[in-house]
Amino acid sequence: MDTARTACDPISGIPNILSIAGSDPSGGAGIQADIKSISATGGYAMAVVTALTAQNTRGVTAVHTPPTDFLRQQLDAIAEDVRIDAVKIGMLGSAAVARCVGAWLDHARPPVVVLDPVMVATSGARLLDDDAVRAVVDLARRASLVTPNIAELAVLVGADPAASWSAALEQGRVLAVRLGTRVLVKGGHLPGERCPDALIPAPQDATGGPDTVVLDGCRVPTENTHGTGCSLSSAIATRFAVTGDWPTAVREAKSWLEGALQGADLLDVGAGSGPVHHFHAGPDPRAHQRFTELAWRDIGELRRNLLELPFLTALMEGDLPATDFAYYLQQDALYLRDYSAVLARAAAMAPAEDEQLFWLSAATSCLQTEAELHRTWLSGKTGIRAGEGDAGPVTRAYCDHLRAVAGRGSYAELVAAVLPCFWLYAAVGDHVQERVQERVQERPQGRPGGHGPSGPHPYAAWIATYADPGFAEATARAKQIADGAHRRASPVERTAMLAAFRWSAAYERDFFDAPRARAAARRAPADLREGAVLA
Ligand SMILES: Nc1ncnc2c1ncn2[C@@H]1O[C@H](COP(=O)(O)OP(=O)(O)O)[C@@H](O)[C@H]1O
Ligand SMILES: Cc1ncc(COP(=O)(O)O)c(N)n1
Repeated sequence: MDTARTACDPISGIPNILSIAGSDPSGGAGIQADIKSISATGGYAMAVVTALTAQNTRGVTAVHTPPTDFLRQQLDAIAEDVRIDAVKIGMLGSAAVARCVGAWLDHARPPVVVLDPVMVATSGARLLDDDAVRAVVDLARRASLVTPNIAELAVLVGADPAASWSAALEQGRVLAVRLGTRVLVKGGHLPGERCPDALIPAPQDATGGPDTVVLDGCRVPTENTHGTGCSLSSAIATRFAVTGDWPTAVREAKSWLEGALQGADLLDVGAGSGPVHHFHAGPDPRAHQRFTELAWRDIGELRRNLLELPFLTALMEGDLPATDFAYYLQQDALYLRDYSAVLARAAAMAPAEDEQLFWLSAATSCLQTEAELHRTWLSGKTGIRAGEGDAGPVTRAYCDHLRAVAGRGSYAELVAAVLPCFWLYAAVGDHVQERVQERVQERPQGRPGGHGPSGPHPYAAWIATYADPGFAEATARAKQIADGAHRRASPVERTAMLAAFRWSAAYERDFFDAPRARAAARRAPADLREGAVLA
């Protein structure tokens, strides 16, 4: 089953996640935990019950397993009607149940399967027959990701439980090879201050593919860890259906679970090992707001500063020094090359084909614009002369920021980071066009020492490039994509989106101010001068 990026419903952006697991009537583990986790991390939860346990926070007193025919009927009822974006499998109980679920997977072929090979409850009760391990291994071969705890990992590789993190990693590698699929090794049951997990790639991915990704975490000091494995695997299935990337999905799910563990002691459920607080983040009011509205409001003052920059005023008046204009264009050409690479990364991370195509086409346009800048404005023919030069401090910082988000951020965060270059540039274009028009009407005779409608505006040709309808269209689409990504994002990711947008917006403003800052630095003592750029 696989890795292929999942196609979430492009309208709602909410993936349909099916949990196939046992019932825990105390609500901390099993399907009850799964439904809460899926809902809290942005999915629509469905559940098919494999077994009913009589259970509370202190232990399991009985298990009732309905006939497998009925299990199959539940599974078929869902598959015949609902698009399933990912499946999470938990308690199976018996070999017959494991085989029934395996046969259904072969028939229904859901795109993603996360298997938590539940064997023993946190309370110590057995939740899988001894003779069922073989059937669970067969099922695990059909999974996209298997998430055993330390004890389950040992059973699956036929060894003693690992006593150290390095021994656990080794067993995880053995299991990944044996099953031919990815394995998440979980450090929850090892002693120590840290609580790391590690995503071990499937053997076929490992050749030239990603290496093991270790996700470190703090151990939350709580006894209330009932259902952590169930909650984590459901959250990973959901976040993968949304993001299409395993390391991102595990990172997001783990960070959400850490919050749920931190909030666990706020609940008062039972006398044993209690549940985690699935809804610790509370309902996120931003889920109902458009990212573009939030973000535009957030940078209100910055936008005003930007439009009042001396660079833009001088550009509109026509008295911008040619050297400043040349520096701006030359930095723009350098920026566009990096920006194009970052847009190509957004294309690679995009969850759906139309978004992939959009970013690819934007990346191509950037390279074409860069080539055009060199062919025209920077060719020397226009009287604007610029040498090859290095990226200045603002260009460098802006590109570093974008590359950092592209390297370690989620798709949503990256979309937010690249948006200001579309949107603020378009806003600057509208502003400049509008003001130049106004000036033409105010001063039909022109003014002494300046340009007028009768005299040529030295930057008229450049200002005309702002009116490109294709760019306005692309800006509208980039905003729409950002709103969609925000709708699907977790609360943590929404905060990261806004931060990434804010940084890019600030760099965008500084970019228009860089020629002035550079000219001022050139007048200052030599050691403050930026490395010589212009010819
Ligand atoms: N006290 C804790 N603090 C932080 N994370 C924890 C804690 N206990 C477990 N986890 C995390 O919870 C997840 C489930 O791990 P684990 O307890 O090992 O599995 P299971 O619940 O299947 O026994 C893992 O991501 C693990 O790192
Ligand atoms: C029905 C059911 N399924 C799974 C578990 C495992 O729970 P844990 O995540 O605490 O190991 C459980 N106790 N009950």
